[in-house]
Amino acid sequence: MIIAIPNVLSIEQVTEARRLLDAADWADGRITAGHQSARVKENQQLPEDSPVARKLSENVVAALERSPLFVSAALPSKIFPPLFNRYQAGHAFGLHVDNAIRMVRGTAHRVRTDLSATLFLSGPEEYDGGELIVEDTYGPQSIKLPAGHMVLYPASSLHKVQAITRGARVASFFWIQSMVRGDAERAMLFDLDLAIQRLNRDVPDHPSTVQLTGVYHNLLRRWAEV
Ligand SMILES: O=C(O)CCC(=O)C(=O)O
Ligand SMILES: [Fe+2]
Repeated sequence: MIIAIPNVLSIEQVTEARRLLDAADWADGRITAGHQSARVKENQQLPEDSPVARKLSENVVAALERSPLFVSAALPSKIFPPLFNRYQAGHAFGLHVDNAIRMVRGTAHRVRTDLSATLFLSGPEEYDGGELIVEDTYGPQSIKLPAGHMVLYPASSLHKVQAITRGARVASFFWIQSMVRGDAERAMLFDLDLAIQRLNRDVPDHPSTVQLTGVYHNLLRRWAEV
């Protein structure tokens, strides 16, 4: 399941993040790449221990925790501290798959990457190219969202970022370990949650709501690892 989460950050939060990021010291993006992806990765990244990365990373996690759509779609158990990347003209990231397990730098914590996320911090008008292409069962999906919006996609998918031909694309990217490991089970829970919310809104106090809510929780109880 590929899902867009709009307005994770407000315009003001994006502007403040961009002010800090545009003045930051960027490094070669290969610092966090595995062997396979290092060969196709051409971008820049903020070092994970840079003060700007740490502060912005905390802001992104706080924003995610306030987003009901993110929580419902991802059912997060652990969030890898968000990283920041920048692609300028000529940069691209070829087809790759993300590592299944990531160590959180400076800790003994491991995150299993069930979901990958890109939070766009540049508006589509600021650059040409730079689409995130995710290979899905329905074929390749091309994703380019407004600044402050985020896409969640299964970390098991092959994906790439098209070459930038003008301007710069700045984003935050990270991974989520979900309480529900399987994409198919998570997608069904998300659908059921949305349907229950719609029923609640359109037909308040319908007796089926409590029954369906029971089914949601019983499936979650069956599938969740906590
Ligand atoms: O820049 C992006 O949108 C994706 C980055 C990515 O795929 C990665 O760092 O593994
Ligand atoms: Fe990736």
